[in-house]
Parts: sequence; structure tokens; C-alpha cells
Amino acid sequence: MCKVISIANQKGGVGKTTTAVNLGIGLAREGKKVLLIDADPQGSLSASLGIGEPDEIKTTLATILMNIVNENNIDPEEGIYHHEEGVDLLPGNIELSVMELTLANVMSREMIMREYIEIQRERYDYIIIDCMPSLGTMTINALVASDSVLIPVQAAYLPVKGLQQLIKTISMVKRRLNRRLTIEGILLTMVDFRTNYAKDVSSKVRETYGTNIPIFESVIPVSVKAAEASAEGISIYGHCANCKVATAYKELTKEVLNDGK
Ligand SMILES: Nc1ncnc2c1ncn2[C@@H]1O[C@H](COP(=O)(O)OP(=O)(O)OP(=O)(O)O)[C@@H](O)[C@H]1O
Ligand SMILES: [Mg+2]
Repeated sequence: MCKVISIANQKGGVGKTTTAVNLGIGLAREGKKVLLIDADPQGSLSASLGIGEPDEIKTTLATILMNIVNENNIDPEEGIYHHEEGVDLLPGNIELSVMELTLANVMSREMIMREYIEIQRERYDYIIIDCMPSLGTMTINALVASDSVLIPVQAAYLPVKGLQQLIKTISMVKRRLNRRLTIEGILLTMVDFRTNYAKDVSSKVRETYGTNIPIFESVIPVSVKAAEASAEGISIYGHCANCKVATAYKELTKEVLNDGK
């Protein structure tokens, strides 16, 4: 059975895209069929998988969503890239901003992405959606289409206030639009274990949310290797198979495969 996971946090630069790439490819390395979807007009997921300049890509998530709005037939292979590291990718680019505005006038505008995901479910074990740093219509569409949401939180900042807004939005989506939505977990990213401060933030998040929201045991350390890998258009496993960030993402992959057990 397919599991659809949104990677979301309206705060920018917390490691959403890096997590989408390395969890997605991590799952593919464990033999799973994985589709990565770039739901961010910045196109960072597409860029960090090395498929070229996102804004020059013709068929993207925006194209597909427009086809759904126009009630055209959907070919599940349309726009899909087969990446050399074993994942499929549906790219995103600036057209998604236009699409978000278009959706404002569409009936059931929060449900459009779900129609596409439902078509893809039977072809994949995991579908991972990389959300943009906002809680606008595109992110709500991703949450409505998902089974769970994984929340990367950058451990260098006290994230409590922004997290509350995100958790409120997730609860609202769950109540009104998608009853099956759960929180996969909070993932602490860019953790610098040399500073006590980072440790404080980790324990603060665990203290505030630990009891009712799962927090991953795996923690992603801060490392320039993460940025180097995405500049090369490959995963952390391809860049440095045994470095700490690679090990951390392998552990996260195992936790997701074990489904909190
Ligand atoms: N563990 C890490 N250590 C150091 N740098 C990292 C780490 N993870 C990601 N980065 C870098 O931090 C920056 C932001 O990461 P990323 O793009 O994954 O965040 P994001 O949440 O997707 O950002 P946005 O909100 O803009 O979509 C990137 O330059 C990335 O290479
Ligand atoms: Mg991103």
C-alpha cells in the first residue's frame, strides 16, 4: 500500500528539500518505489536532483494540476523523470505560483492535487511531496493529498511559535478536509552537537511536543556535506556514503519504514 508523506514547515530553509531528497532516495535504496513531487515554485527539489534549470522545464506539477482543473485525461507518466538514483520525480517551478493564483477561483481548490495523487498511488510505495515555505493553497493541497506530514525543524532557533501555527493548520485540514492525516514526526535538522544551545532546543522541542506529537529519534547534524550534495545534483549517499549526515538520513529512513514501531 502506498504512503503519501508531505514535508512541510512554513519557515524557510529548515531542511525540507534536503530531507525530501535523502528520505526519498533512502527509501528507494531499501527497494521501495518512490515518487518525489516538487510542490515549491523555487524548484529546489528539481534543482537538487540535477535535472537542469527548473524554470526551463516544460511539464511540471503546475501543468498536471491545470490539466486536472480542465478535466483533461491524466497520463501518469507525463512529466515524470526517472532519476539515476532510483526515484521518480515530478518537477516544480515558478509556474506553481501562477497555478496557486488560478486555484483561488476553482471549485474544491484544496482537492486538486489529491486527484493526481490518487492516480499515482497504485504505482508507488511512497510518494513524498516537498512543500514550499508557506501555508497557502499549494501546501494545503499537499496536506489534503497526504497520509502524513513530516516536519523538519531547524534546531538552531527556538521554533515553538511557528510550529504551533503549523500544527493548528494540520489539525484544521484533518478536521475539515482529510481525516486520515497524521503527523509522521518532527525531525530536528542542522543540529550542532558541539553547542549546548542546540541540545537545549532539542530537549525543549521534546518537552513541548514529545507527548502528543512524535519526534524522530534520528537527528540530522549540521554539515556542509548536505549543501555540497545538492549542488552536485545527487543524494547524500552518492556524495559521502559514510558521513554523519548520510548515516542520520539512513536512520530516518529506517524509522519511516518501521512506521513509528
Ligand atoms: N544538515 C544540514 N547541514 C548544513 N546545511 C544544510 C543541512 N541541510 C540542508 N542544508 C542547507 O541549508 C539550506 C536550506 O536547506 P533546504 O533547501 O533543504 O531547506 P528548505 O526548508 O527546503 O528551504 P525552503 O524553505 O527555501 O524550501 C540549503 O542550502 C541546504 O543545502
Ligand atoms: Mg525547499
